[in-house]
Amino acid sequence: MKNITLLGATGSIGVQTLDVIEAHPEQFRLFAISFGENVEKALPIIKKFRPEWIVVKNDQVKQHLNSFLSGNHNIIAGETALEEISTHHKTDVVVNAVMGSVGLKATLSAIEQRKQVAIANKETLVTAGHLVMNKAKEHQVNLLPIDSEHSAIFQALNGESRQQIEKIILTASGGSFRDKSRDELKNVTVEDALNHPNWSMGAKITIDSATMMNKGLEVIEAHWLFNIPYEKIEVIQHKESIIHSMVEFVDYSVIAQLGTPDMRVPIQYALTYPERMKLPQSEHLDLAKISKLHFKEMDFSRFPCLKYAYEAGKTGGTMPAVLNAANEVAVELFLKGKINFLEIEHLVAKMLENHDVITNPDLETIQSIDKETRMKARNISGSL
Ligand SMILES: NC(=O)C1=CN([C@@H]2O[C@H](COP(=O)(O)OP(=O)(O)OC[C@H]3O[C@@H](n4cnc5c(N)ncnc54)[C@H](OP(=O)(O)O)[C@@H]3O)[C@@H](O)[C@H]2O)C=CC1
Ligand SMILES: CC(=O)[C@@H](O)[C@H](O)COP(=O)(O)O
Ligand SMILES: [Mn+2]
Repeated sequence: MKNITLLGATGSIGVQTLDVIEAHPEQFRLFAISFGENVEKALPIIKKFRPEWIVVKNDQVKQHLNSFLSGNHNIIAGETALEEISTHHKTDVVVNAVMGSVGLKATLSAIEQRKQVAIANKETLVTAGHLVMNKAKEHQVNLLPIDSEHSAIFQALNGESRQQIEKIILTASGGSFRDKSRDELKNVTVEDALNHPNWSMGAKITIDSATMMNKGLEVIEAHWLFNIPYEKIEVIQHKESIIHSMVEFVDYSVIAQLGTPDMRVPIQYALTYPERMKLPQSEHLDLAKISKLHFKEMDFSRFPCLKYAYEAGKTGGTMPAVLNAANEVAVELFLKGKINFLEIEHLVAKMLENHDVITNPDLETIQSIDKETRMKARNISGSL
């Protein structure tokens, strides 16, 4: 029986992780959860799974949650509380499914305590991949990927050494606006952008998918997780999201992982690795019914965010942290109707242009650059 600490339990990945836990009561127990503010969504989770610990964003949310709960519940608030449950002696596995770089310190602390870490939260690896991977190496902790593309690569690699890899090929659906020209992007709405063709996900990642920043973040995530140079990471458009990604080996043999677009499959694999288990809710892949799979070369001028991510990744140092923080602010402003869709990429580009990179940054430097970037991005967002 593994005790799971689930960071971001009320989110899209969080809820699907709960499905996996519920499907295997003999294997998994929900030990602790965290969420931001969504008390309404958290209450039925708390009542059903009865986690020992609950972490919320701040004291106000704690008070609000307490007003609905009777009996003894350990409710704590803030970022250090995330670290507390992630390093608790009863925690066996930490699932990091929060949105944004807020999960960074908890991930680092969990690794220090040699917890198994299943990671969906790509912003953590983009912002501080070198710190996370060095810590994982130092404490001999395997980071198990949940992101569908990285789970696919992990499965395709199946222990083969990185010297055998010719390249990694990440697949991209193209997102909500894949059939629109740049001209047609000028007047798109938030509602249109949130309509992903294949996946049902949280708002932020769905917008990232439409700008192609999601794939850019995934390129950086793959670089760190698999220790592969950017020159050996390729992106290809594949509108069906059936092939989740591929690895080409030095003999040009290509191994791909396929499946219906269902995040419960990679979530479960990260929890059961190296074993596999039946997942009652998932469906067979019916290739005869699908009949055709499509592929298209990436157009970097149509999707400049992908170009920015490659450039930021190759530059390294604090540049990926700036990319991520600027993008988090831009997406938040777009979702609130404060900037338009194309201004997301303009804001990111401006922040990257104006940043003097710091090489090999430590945690404090990354956190201060992250904070500064968010502040500057908000300030210039009115004059794009
Ligand atoms: N959804 C998907 O299919 C996939 C997601 N991912 C990655 O997984 C991560 C989660 O994505 P997703 O589940 O879609 O996101 P959601 O927006 O659906 O959920 C985010 C979760 O994080 C919590 N949260 C947000 N802000 C804070 C904060 N400041 N402090 C504490 N908790 C916070 C939310 O709480 P609350 O509800 O209270 O706001 C919620 O539980 C992201 O990094 C994403 O890129 C990767 C691959 C696929
Ligand atoms: C499910 C998942 O892993 C997402 O990151 C998904 O890949 C988004 O799809 P695109 O970014 O390819 O549109
Ligand atoms: Mn993905």
